[in-house]
Amino acid sequence: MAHIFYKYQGTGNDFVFFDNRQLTFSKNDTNLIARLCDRRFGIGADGLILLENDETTDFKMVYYNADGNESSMCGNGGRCIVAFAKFLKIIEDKTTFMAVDGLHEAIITNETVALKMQDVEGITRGESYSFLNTGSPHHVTCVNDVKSVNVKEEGAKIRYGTPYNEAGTNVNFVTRIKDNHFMVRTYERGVEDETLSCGTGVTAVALAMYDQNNTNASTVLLETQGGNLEVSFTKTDGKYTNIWLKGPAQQVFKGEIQC
Ligand SMILES: N[C@H](CCC[C@H](N)C(=O)O)C(=O)O
Repeated sequence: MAHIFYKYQGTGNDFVFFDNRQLTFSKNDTNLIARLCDRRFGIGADGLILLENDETTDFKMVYYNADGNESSMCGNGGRCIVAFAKFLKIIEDKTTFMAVDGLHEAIITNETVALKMQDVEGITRGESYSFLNTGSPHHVTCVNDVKSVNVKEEGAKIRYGTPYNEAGTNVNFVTRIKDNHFMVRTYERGVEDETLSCGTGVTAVALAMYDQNNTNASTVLLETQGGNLEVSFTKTDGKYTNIWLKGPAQQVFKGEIQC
């Protein structure tokens, strides 16, 4: 059976998209999803995202990492699915949709998408790191020069090491440029490599930097290999709310595959 696939990228984090409102995609076929994400034998992407109908919101997002396994929330993928939904004429410029971590609001203006993230409470502070969940788990550690880090090697050591082990975490390396501007590189669980940006990752970095008093700003620029993202938030009684992840999302390809 021929399926039409699309590719979107959000600051270099790239995804295969499929309009699964008719539920024709083999969702349990891990090997198929991994192959579609394979950069030699398939389309190639950091993940695959299904858009499905939802009873109470505009649509539902189902996210799979490049390893073919369904995973936790994808912030850049969440921004891209809003652009996809607008392309499919499901929405105009505002939306509310359901994802694995709950309800998300979003606003799209031209090719810029602002995505509201779930509230965050409870940042774990370690000796040289912070750990928090922004829809996906993130280990955040500051380094002098993020450009000189071997992200794949150093990231894998942390991702598979204690206390994360097989379940793992995403790993973010951060260098402060100025009060409201940080450079971030991320090792992504389930891709098991560096990605050019990570939406839940830069969100975690912005909150962790504020929590560690590395910034006084509540609107922060996160510079990644794939481009710039903006995270804004409100801290009230120890809880981070009104968290918005904002940046570009573009369709790069449409194609047909027999599968
Ligand atoms: N690899 C992540 C999910 C995707 C996160 C990332 N692509 C983003 O933009 O948030 C995990 O398994 O926890």
